[in-house]
Amino acid sequence: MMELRYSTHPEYAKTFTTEELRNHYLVEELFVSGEVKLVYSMEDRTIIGGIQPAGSAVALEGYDEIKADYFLERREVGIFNIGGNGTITVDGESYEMANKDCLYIGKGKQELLFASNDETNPAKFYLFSAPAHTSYPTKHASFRDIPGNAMGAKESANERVIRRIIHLEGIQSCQIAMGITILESGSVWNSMPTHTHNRRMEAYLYIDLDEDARMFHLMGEPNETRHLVMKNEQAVISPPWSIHCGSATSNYAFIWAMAGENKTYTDMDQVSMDELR
Ligand SMILES: O=C[C@H](O)[C@@H](O)CC(=O)C(=O)O
Ligand SMILES: [Zn+2]
Repeated sequence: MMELRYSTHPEYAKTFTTEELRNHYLVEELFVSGEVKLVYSMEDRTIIGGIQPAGSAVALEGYDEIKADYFLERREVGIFNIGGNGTITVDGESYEMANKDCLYIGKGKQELLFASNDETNPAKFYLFSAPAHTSYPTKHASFRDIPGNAMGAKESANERVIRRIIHLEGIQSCQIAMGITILESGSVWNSMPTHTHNRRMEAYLYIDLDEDARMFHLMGEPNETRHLVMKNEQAVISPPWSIHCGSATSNYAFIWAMAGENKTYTDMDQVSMDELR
């Protein structure tokens, strides 16, 4: 079973109460022991999901909502493990997934099994899937092998390291661009100055926040901003017309994932500070 989220017009989004805003864009619960949680978004027909295997392996299958015999019949998927060590088996081939490791699986792979290596410290697999037109090879990226790029500065409380993993010059995909950004201790702001990219939707999953820490995620058109108060391991859907940035009560990391018209990371539309309302 998948939860369905429709697209929203920015004029309509202006009228939302806090609760309506949360119902449309916030994904509150993705990681439930032994379960596969999936949210189908009409924004670029992406699927956001969480899999937290318990005692036995959990399968990602074809679902009625996508009228597919198997999940990747017409799709591709990017996966990060945000929990303890785990294993993903793709048509019989196993990939060890340590914390923050990434796996890309292309269109056509049929049997997808997810397991935790230690039930007492379960793996938590975050997945982002988009329609695919051709099949690219399955690729694993170990977090420790991927060099990061420094961004931001201590003075602006946004010192952080970005790792682009599935992208034009990295792991090949049809539509998906995906990576992880980690904020240094004392830095709290992401993606500011902010941007939009009307060619692609984006989803953020915030991680590595303490139980009592909160993320103030900003969204909306640049001149009509709103905020969503988020907790650790929650995701937010950013429609193509929306900014997506924010500040938290401590440092954190987030997994960003995009799909749409193109994969050119740098063609975002920068928003000047004067435009923000
Ligand atoms: O379109 C690109 C995405 O919003 C993110 O990659 C931004 C980000 O990781 C950051 O500013 O730290
Ligand atoms: Zn973006």
